[in-house]
Amino acid sequence: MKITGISTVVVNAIHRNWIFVKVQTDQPGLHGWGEATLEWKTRAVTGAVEDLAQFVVGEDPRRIEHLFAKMTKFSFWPLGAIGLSAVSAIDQALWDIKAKDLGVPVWQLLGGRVRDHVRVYTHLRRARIGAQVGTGDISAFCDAVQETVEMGYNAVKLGFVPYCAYEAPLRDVLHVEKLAQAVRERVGPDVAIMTDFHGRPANADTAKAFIDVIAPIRPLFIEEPIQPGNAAAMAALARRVDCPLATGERLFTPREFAELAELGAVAHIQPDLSHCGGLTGGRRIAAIAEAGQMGIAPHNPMGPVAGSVALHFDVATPNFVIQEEAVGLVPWFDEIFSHPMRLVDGAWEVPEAPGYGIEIDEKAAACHPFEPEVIPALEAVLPDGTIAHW
Ligand SMILES: O=C(O)[C@@H](O)[C@H](O)[C@H](O)CO
Ligand SMILES: [Mg+2]
Repeated sequence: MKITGISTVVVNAIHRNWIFVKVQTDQPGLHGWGEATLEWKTRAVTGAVEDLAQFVVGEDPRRIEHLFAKMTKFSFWPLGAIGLSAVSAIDQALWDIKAKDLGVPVWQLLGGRVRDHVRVYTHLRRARIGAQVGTGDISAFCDAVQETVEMGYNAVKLGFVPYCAYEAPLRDVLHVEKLAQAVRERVGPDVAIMTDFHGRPANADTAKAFIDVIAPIRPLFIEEPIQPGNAAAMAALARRVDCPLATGERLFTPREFAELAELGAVAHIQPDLSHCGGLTGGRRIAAIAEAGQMGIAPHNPMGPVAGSVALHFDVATPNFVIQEEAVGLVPWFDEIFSHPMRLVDGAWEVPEAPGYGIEIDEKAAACHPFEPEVIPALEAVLPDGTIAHW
């Protein structure tokens, strides 16, 4: 069996461009899908996929480890977010091909099923985000949370914390405290609440001021309380707060996750299988996490193929905790994407079709071509004009 070509399909999904990667083979009807969605970097990623094609076209797609090594080691330069997203999508497609060829779901190749369903969490709709940054109306915010839960979820991730840097303004801290308490009162104890700081606080002291007022509502985790990449700083913060922390959507290599594990820096890691080397990279990271007593709550770049890949990973990964979900998002979701993802009681069912069991309708996808994305970071400016992390 040989790989005959690699192509990308870019679909503008309103807030982001999905980057799907198709790996074709010389076997009739046998191809694989992966996803490399990396917001605001779309053209760089599709170019990186093109650059990688030379390493894999003509090769046997079933030699996944071998091709992963070619794509990563022949690079010489560290691949970073753009290069590894391209590698990830190709890797994902190789697993799809191999599993389809064998007539089994991908999770069978990963060691088989270790659970009966996959718990997911979702977000509030984009339109509500204004209310999430610490200034909005608390009861409207709680209404939005309740509506989301009533859509069939028992876990939601919310934004509580406004743009900040080296100071947590007391007014904002008190608002966040009220907001968090109101949300918990509204949803009760059975709904898991997570909150994403997006690395807005520039240091542990600023982060701690917000964490301390959220911790009493017992979130499942607080995500990226400070910028990723400084495991020692994260570990120091973890020792000063009474709350599980998480990070990982912007980390890529086993080494970065090993540092978190060695230092006991977070309770859960959140690798994104579309950025951390696909399933081949993700499996290495899962093993490291297990050795460090860390759970895995995979990030999703808000793409449909990425969600399917994550589902298969979650079915077969023992230290999995919860999955970030992205189904729906655009009204024409089901026109371009056929998939086996069924949400029952806030969890995905285990898919049984060969491969990921998904297909992209390329004709329908072509109706939504690339468009430059609106960058929400442009709003991340402190009152005095200082640019902040968003
Ligand atoms: O955890 C999340 O889903 C977020 O951090 C997103 O990755 C970020 O807003 C970019 O869209
Ligand atoms: Mg995040």
